[in-house]
Amino acid sequence: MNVIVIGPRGKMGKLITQAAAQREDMILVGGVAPKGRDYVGKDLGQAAMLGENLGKLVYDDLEEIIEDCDVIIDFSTRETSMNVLDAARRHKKALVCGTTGFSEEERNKFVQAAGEIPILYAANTSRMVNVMRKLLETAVRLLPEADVEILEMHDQWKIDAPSGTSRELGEAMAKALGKEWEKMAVFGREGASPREKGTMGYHSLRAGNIPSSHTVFLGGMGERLEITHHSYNWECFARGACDCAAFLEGKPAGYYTIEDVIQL
Ligand SMILES: NC(=O)C1=CN([C@@H]2O[C@H](COP(=O)(O)OP(=O)(O)OC[C@H]3O[C@@H](n4cnc5c(N)ncnc54)[C@H](O)[C@@H]3O)[C@@H](O)[C@H]2O)C=CC1
Ligand SMILES: O=C(O)C1=N[C@H](C(=O)O)C[C@H](O)C1
Repeated sequence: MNVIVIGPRGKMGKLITQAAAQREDMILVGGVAPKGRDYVGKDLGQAAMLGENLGKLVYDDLEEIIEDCDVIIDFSTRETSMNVLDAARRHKKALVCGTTGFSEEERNKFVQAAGEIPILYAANTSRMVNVMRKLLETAVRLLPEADVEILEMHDQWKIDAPSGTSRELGEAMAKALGKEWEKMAVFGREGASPREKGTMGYHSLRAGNIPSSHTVFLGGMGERLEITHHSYNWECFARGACDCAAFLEGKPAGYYTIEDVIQL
């Protein structure tokens, strides 16, 4: 597959470029960076700090290379991702988006565009996190009375909270309980006492360079169950992003998720 990486100097963009360059089923056709970056026009391998040339360039306008690709992999920012989505739709290109922090309206735009192009959206592309989601669905079904609290930790630079993963995990648990996530979710509990039964508390911690940690606490009387995932770096997400892109090869228009890729 011919692949374009958006934001090849980003934490995820660098690792996605590296992972794609190592795969035999992928050919990188270029990267796309914001205007004004000193690595625009330079080799993609140097921009992604791989220490080698890949023989492909970094552009500052997706329009310049979009026709050369089969799939775009985009882990960037809300604003950029909405523009990438528009371009993918206009040029009928497959899109993997892992950006988080979208509004409801923005999320709906992905669903609408999926009527015309193959789109895979995943707030977390790690296989283990997806196993965690399955474990949580089972756990809440077996423990419907447990108090659910979600704690997520990320690096000091993350711009959205709570994490996209914690939202997806919460949505999956609510669905398993036959409830509406919107009616359960409570963001922070400061000043709220006592705890309202049937709610799902969200807590975000930002410190240092923590890549990603999610713990779901299921509180009972005299005991609690904790299910946790820690990533030590962002490589697991980059590998998963490439697997998502490979999954889209030859797929018809539609809205796909990581559950279609990692069938558990
Ligand atoms: N789905 C998943 O498994 C994961 C999702 N993420 C999400 O991916 C997103 C990016 O995360 P990081 O890589 O940590 O952020 P980052 O800040 O390191 O990288 C963002 C990249 O987007 C680029 N960018 C911004 N505007 C652009 C434009 N107009 N054109 C081209 N590129 C542009 C920046 O130059 C930068 O390289 C976040 O929303 C994060 O939550 C992060 C890790 C895993
Ligand atoms: O910004 C990150 O780093 C991550 N973002 C995603 C999220 O918001 O859930 C996935 C992972 O936690 C890393």
